[in-house]
Amino acid sequence: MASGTALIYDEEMTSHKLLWNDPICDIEVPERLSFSYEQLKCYHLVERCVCVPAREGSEEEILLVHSSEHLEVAKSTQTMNEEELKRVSGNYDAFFFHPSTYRCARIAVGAGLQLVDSVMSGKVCNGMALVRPPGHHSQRNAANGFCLFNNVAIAAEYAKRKYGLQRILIVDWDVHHGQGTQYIFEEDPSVLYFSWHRYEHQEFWPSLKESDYDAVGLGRGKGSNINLPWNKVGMGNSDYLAAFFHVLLPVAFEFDPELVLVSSGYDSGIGDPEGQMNATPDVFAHLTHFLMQLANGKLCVILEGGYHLKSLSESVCMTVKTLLGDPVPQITGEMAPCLSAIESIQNVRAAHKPYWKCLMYEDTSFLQNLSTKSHLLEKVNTNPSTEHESKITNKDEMVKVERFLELHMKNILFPVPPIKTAATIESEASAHLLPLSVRVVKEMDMNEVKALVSAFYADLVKEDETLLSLGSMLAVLDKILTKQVCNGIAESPTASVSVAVALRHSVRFGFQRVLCIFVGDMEIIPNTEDGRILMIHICEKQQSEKTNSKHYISLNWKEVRFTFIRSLVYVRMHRFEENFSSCYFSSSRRQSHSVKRVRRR
Ligand SMILES: NCCCNCCCCCC(=O)CS
Ligand SMILES: [Zn+2]
Repeated sequence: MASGTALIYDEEMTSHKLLWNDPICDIEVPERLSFSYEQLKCYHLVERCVCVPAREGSEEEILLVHSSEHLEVAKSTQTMNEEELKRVSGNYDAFFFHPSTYRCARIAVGAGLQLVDSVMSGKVCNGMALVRPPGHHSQRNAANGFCLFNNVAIAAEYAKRKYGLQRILIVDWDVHHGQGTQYIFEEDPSVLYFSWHRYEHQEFWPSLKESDYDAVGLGRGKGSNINLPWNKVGMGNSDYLAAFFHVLLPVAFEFDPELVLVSSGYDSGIGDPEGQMNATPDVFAHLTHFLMQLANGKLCVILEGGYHLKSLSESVCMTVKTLLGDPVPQITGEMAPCLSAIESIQNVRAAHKPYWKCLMYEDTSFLQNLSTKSHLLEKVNTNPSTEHESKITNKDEMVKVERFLELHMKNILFPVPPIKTAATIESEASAHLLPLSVRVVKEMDMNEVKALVSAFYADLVKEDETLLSLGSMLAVLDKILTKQVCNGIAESPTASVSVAVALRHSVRFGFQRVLCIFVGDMEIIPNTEDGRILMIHICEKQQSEKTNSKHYISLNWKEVRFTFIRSLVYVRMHRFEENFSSCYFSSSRRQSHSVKRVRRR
């Protein structure tokens, strides 16, 4: 398994710039690259990467995707004066030429190819290329939306031919639809293209019918083009995570790509004037981390858009930090996706039902009676995340976002409590084996346990033998409930009793929502305490007939895959305002594990 993360950046790409007044294109500035690179240096991330040089993409490589006419027009602009540059630029929708554009665009292409070679040769495991001009809007015969050559499409085509790849996944998390990439691969089943994008029922640029969820690919490529339109602004972390859990990841695991390319635009992040979304930089750590689980970690991230310099650079850093293998930050804030996001997710799942086994049992009956353009939702659904500032319209709004990001990133990078783990151990001797971040706690004193149990848990604890095992669990749980640590692990020979006591103890302590995932057979099914406990029980045989509570879900573990559980957990979870901690119990005897997430008051 290769290791290491490549970083490709060449200052040459900052020479492309707008020479005249154009309010549409003036956000695509050279500082997007230099600011991001500076931030990477500031977080000491550059020095941790394998710095791979960029190179110019050759004409032949550009012709893998573009027509020779397109190449010739681009080449001819190198010697033009401003007036001619302006005239040629006017032939395209939202594009500008500078005398250095052609050269910069060739370097942007070459950077992507260098990244593919570094990953495919095993020199590194993954990497990121900081490039401009971006690429995903450019088409075979046209520049478009700040893009001249389609860097990611050329990288995919190049990888197919040079390495004989049969399955490449392109994930486009830019806030705009990469229609260029869609047109290039929509008939090609070997390239699965996923894009989410601000759409607003075709109101938002590039306002194409074929950007909607029912554009599933053509001919043999049917099922290989996945469009997830966002019909409202203000989409946040929970919407993006739900899109991964319910659309991209199930299909991506089924597709099982040999290489993953990301059209990595950060205009889908908070503060961006184009996207007007609310997702914070840390969400890109999670998105990156999920994609690292595919293709044996072979992941090439290539920059597309992103126009709020602070938001862009923090998101770039979160991406690179995760590529390097750093742990992902705790997810905070709104947990449930908004209604509009759920509708888009359901629509695209229904549209792709015929092509993917993981969607085979999708219930599409809702489509009959729900207009696919649900203006009904416009009235009732005020996306909760649009309540606070998502309308970044002018300068002071931008500064407000800067301020917000300063504080937010500090919490992300230095969380309270620090990610500390509590554990009880059999013998002091093994204490030194534990990593420093693990806090060893003494078992709760037996008299204290007896008093606690006789007062509140007598109905759960039958034999005295169980009392012994409760001591370690209660000691760990106490550290979590009192916010001294973030999570903990305890061993118990009677997992289901320990879990039942732990759940009731947490609720008694004042927690309103506790999630419990119990793997293995459970002697007693704890009651779900009038809805304050959500129990997901993964077991050999269905036990749901024992309790009809909607807060108890039993799954046969033979059919369940992790992504399904994760998505189920997200769907069923209510709003969690603050961080929540997790506590793992494992029974040495039966290896039945139960994971309990405890929400703070
Ligand atoms: N009323 C007309 C508005 C046109 N807006 C064009 C915006 C192009 C954005 C391209 C981009 O960000 C690449 S990632
Ligand atoms: Zn974009």
